[in-house]
Amino acid sequence: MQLSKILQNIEYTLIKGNTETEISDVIYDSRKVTDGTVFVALKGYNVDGHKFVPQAVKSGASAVVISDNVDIPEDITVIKVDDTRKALAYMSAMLFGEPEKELTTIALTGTKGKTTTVAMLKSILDAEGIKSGTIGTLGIIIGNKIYKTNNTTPESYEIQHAMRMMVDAGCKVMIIEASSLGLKWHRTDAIYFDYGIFTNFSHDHIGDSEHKDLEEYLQCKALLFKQCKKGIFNIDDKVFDRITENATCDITTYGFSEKADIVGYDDNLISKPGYIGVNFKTKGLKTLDVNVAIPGRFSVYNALAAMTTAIEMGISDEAILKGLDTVKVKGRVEAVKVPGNYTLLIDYAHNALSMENILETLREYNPHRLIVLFGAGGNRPKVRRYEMGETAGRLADLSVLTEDNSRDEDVMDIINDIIEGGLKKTNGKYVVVPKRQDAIRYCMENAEDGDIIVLAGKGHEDYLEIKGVKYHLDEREVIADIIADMNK
Ligand SMILES: CC(=O)N[C@H]1[C@@H](OP(=O)(O)OP(=O)(O)OC[C@H]2O[C@@H](n3ccc(=O)[nH]c3=O)[C@H](O)[C@@H]2O)O[C@H](CO)[C@@H](O)[C@@H]1O[C@H](C)C(=O)N[C@@H](C)C(=O)N[C@H](CCC(=O)O)C(=O)O
Ligand SMILES: Nc1ncnc2c1ncn2[C@@H]1O[C@H](COP(=O)(O)OP(=O)(O)OP(=O)(O)O)[C@@H](O)[C@H]1O
Repeated sequence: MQLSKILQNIEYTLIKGNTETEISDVIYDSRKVTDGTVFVALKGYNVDGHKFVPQAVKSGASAVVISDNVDIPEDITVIKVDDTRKALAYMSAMLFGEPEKELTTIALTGTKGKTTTVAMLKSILDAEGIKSGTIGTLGIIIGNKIYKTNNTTPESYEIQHAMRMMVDAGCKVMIIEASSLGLKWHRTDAIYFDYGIFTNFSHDHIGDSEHKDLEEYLQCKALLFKQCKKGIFNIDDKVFDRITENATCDITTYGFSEKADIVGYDDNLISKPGYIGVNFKTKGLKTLDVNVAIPGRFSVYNALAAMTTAIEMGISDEAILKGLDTVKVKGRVEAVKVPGNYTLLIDYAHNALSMENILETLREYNPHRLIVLFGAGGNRPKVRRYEMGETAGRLADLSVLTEDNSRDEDVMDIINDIIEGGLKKTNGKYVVVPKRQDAIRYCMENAEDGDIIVLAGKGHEDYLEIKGVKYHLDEREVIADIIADMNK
């Protein structure tokens, strides 16, 4: 594509060369530059990409985009812009043929619930027969393919590339988790979203490489609502007034407040073998009785966010109900079908805080026994395993101690640390079954009616890392094998 076309939607100064040059790709890492590409110099946390302009030129870049003056003696095209991150977003959009124009685009922001709400929306769209692609903490997901990313909200180039792949795969909708840092660093620029969703706001992401304070964190989240046509907001959140104060989008609200456009009420926990979730009713713009297959009262909020968006999109009630009733997020309180009268869940909780969250959430369901299977990673601070032991001992009826990614450590040493440094501080019962497959079998063979069993730590991962080798281990497959054995 011609450089002039790639630069079409940005303001720039041509320092030298000409923009009628043919460009093969847009690159923002000098190590990936090849002949005929344009290199965009980004200022990072560690280094300033402008430093790598000479290397990019040496590797064959025929043009560079900069925001600071750089001495470039070679005969190449040099473009100057105010902000190279913004420029990268608009250039990538052109390079990939403005895929936004061929998709309905939805972005979610908020401290908690983004990944879950994305899964709910996708499940609703699936039920309506509308193919969608997603971008977020779980990676870029298009059909059955998952492409891993470094960030929840990847760099603009990756986003635009993913959107083109979605269009090529027949997707009609793109849903993205827009982290505050993604918004701040212009990763989602060049997209004017059809829908922007606000879930909630709490203290998080403050630090040297993140936000300087809570106010900046809030203002970055608010950026989304100057960048979308319709905003869907949680009216119950304490920052609702602030997050909407400079919004330029239409506003639709959800929540338990009577003032919401879609009001949730009468919420109840549902627990039956193999299904654990919430039920609630809605009134206002839509009257429905909804079951959601994800536990925790906060699931009502996530479901309200997803369904309000779906309603705005004109999705049928049937698809909304079916999508929420069947939603699963791989590895996050994911219920796996088992023959007995108990509930088996796979969850990614691999530190004390997430273990506490999930065990407290599940305790509200009054299980016969709450059982947690877990281990702890090797070559990691020991305090983590002590804390996990203590949390499980305090909150579960039984801990089944086993291996996790033990890395270079001996599994039994890690388990002993969990017991001596944590579990023994509580009255919690425990058993030790070092091999993870055997531990899962132990849980299933000893399950009693009404138990809730959580396999914690692996979540969506499908391997165990031991002494530098990643061994394949997908807990869903292990469970299927155990069921097959039990049926013999
Ligand atoms: C702190 C931070 O946000 N860093 C992000 C940033 O990397 P960086 O600033 O460290 O980059 P750098 O190493 O200084 O390099 C600057 C530039 O020079 C280039 N370079 C570098 C070396 C070289 O030889 N040649 C070269 O051209 C680099 O490609 C880059 O363009 O730009 C990278 C590419 O976009 C990101 O992957 C990276 O995210 C890191 C992994 C990260 O941890 N980010 C966190 C803070 C983050 O963004 N989190 C949010 C929120 C998550 C949540 O909600 O939970 C997220 O969206 O993920
Ligand atoms: N609406 C909500 N309110 C409060 N807590 C929530 C809500 N939704 C989910 N959670 C809790 O937060 C955890 C993370 O949820 P989820 O992955 O959906 O959030 P996220 O915004 O994508 O966060 P992260 O970027 O940290 O993954 C869940 O396991 C649950 O314990």
